[in-house]
Amino acid sequence: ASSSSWGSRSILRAVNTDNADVHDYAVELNATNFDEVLRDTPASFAVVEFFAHWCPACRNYKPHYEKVARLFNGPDAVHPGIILMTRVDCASKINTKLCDNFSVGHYPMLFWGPPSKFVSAGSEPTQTKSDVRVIDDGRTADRLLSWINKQTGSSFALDDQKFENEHLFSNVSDPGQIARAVYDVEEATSTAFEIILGHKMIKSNTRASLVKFLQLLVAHHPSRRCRKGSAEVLVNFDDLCPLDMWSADRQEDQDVQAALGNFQICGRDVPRGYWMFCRGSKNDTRGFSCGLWVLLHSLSVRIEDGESNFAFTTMCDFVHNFFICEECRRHFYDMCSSVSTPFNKSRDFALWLWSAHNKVNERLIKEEASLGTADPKFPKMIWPLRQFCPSCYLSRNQKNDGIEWDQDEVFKFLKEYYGKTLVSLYKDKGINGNDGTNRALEDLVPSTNAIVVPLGAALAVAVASCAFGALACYWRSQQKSRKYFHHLRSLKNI
Ligand SMILES: Cc1cc2nc3c(=O)[nH]c(=O)nc-3n(C[C@H](O)[C@H](O)[C@H](O)COP(=O)(O)OP(=O)(O)OC[C@H]3O[C@@H](n4cnc5c(N)ncnc54)[C@H](O)[C@@H]3O)c2cc1C
Repeated sequence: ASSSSWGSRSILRAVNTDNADVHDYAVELNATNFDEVLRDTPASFAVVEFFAHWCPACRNYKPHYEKVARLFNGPDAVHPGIILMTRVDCASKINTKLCDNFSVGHYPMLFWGPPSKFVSAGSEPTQTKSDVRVIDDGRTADRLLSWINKQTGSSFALDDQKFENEHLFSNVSDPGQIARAVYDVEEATSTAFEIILGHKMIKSNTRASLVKFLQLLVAHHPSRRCRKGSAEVLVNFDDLCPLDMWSADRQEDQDVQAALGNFQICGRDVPRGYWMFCRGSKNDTRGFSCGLWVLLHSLSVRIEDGESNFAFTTMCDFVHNFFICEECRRHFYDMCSSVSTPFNKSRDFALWLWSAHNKVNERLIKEEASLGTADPKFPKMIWPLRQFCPSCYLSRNQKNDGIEWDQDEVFKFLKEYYGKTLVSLYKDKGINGNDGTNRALEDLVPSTNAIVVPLGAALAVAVASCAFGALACYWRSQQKSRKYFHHLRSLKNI
């Protein structure tokens, strides 16, 4: 069910259709996508099964392996994002070297380790990779799962159902959990973009607002692949989103949709179809709106002072134009409209957003209690809890009309929480980094050679200017040199 040209997202979502009754939950990897899928997965551990399609024992083992994979893989996984279950067919020629490097001596043979430790195994033998271990007792689904339970200190069971054991993995009082949210920030970015396209929300009066939001993402999104994707969308914006894009001409409409649909703003692997930090304990609680909050907060702590009012108006307009929850966008816009003095400190803007979020929380605490719609595992609260940040609470305790905050401490906490801690899981995966802009630049160099920056988007970038960091300057200089190059070429042609 895989092809080397697919992204790992489509691979991760692939379901075997050979036999309508049997789902293939395990992800089929080959030498071409092996590193990519294992590098990009949010899972903490991976199991790789090396098998041969002609091997009868492997065929008989497959239902066992699938029973375990059902728990961990795919959008309907019972325990998503913890373990990625994969398989590699060693009888396929393309995989010979890969299987050799793992010294696969029998079929099926199972390996276990952190996904990143499998990466590059295609080019270097695994003996050097001490973190990758052979699973020596996984002959049945039960035995494989108890082996996994031993390694992870978990108590997964084959008959676990979705959300059943949620309490084991979500701990609202552990601030370190936010590290898992970096995947949700990607998911939310990608979902927002899909919603905007799906609902044909790019109109002549909303385009500018989207362009501004993309500028914010290019410069400050915590995920490098979203920064890169946003830059690509931005640079191709005028081609992708012509002013008359939702014209009556159906064919044209479909062409534009198709072109935009191919633009995955955070790369081919996102959205994955599930939430990690923002996963509710029931279907349809949390998810996108939680991811969007985290995205907004994570942007607010990354901007410079000079960008604070731009970020404020950009977020207000974005929510107003593109957040499809009517009540939410209206309330948020009211809060935006009540700001009378422009922000000139990023601290003030981050604190405004924090306080706006708390106002929403305060309203929802009452509303959800009266309607019984709260997610029981994730009650709304005035945030951060004292146990997260004792110093955020002034020692003089609470005033009658609410909590008295030490705003400097709150800002310090927000910076740490949505800044460093949020991206801490990414560190060894090379997706983030404080030098993210430069990394994104490196990635963009090849693509800029292939495209012509349309004037409108170039202007948008130029407007963002160097105040928006190296990336904007880079685009601007690219545009200049491209113009210069075209100018030279046209002179030559004359
Ligand atoms: C802009 C916006 C406006 C919304 N307005 C409404 C509305 O009017 N009515 C409505 O029913 N729903 C509204 N929602 C949805 C609602 O706020 C929640 O997102 C949703 O109910 C899911 O809640 P949650 O438990 O996942 O936590 P969320 O409120 O989504 O919070 C996500 C995470 O952010 C952190 N957090 C919580 N409070 C703060 C804070 N003050 N500062 C920083 N971080 C914090 C916590 O870690 C929390 O888990 C809005 C969402 C957005 C993005």
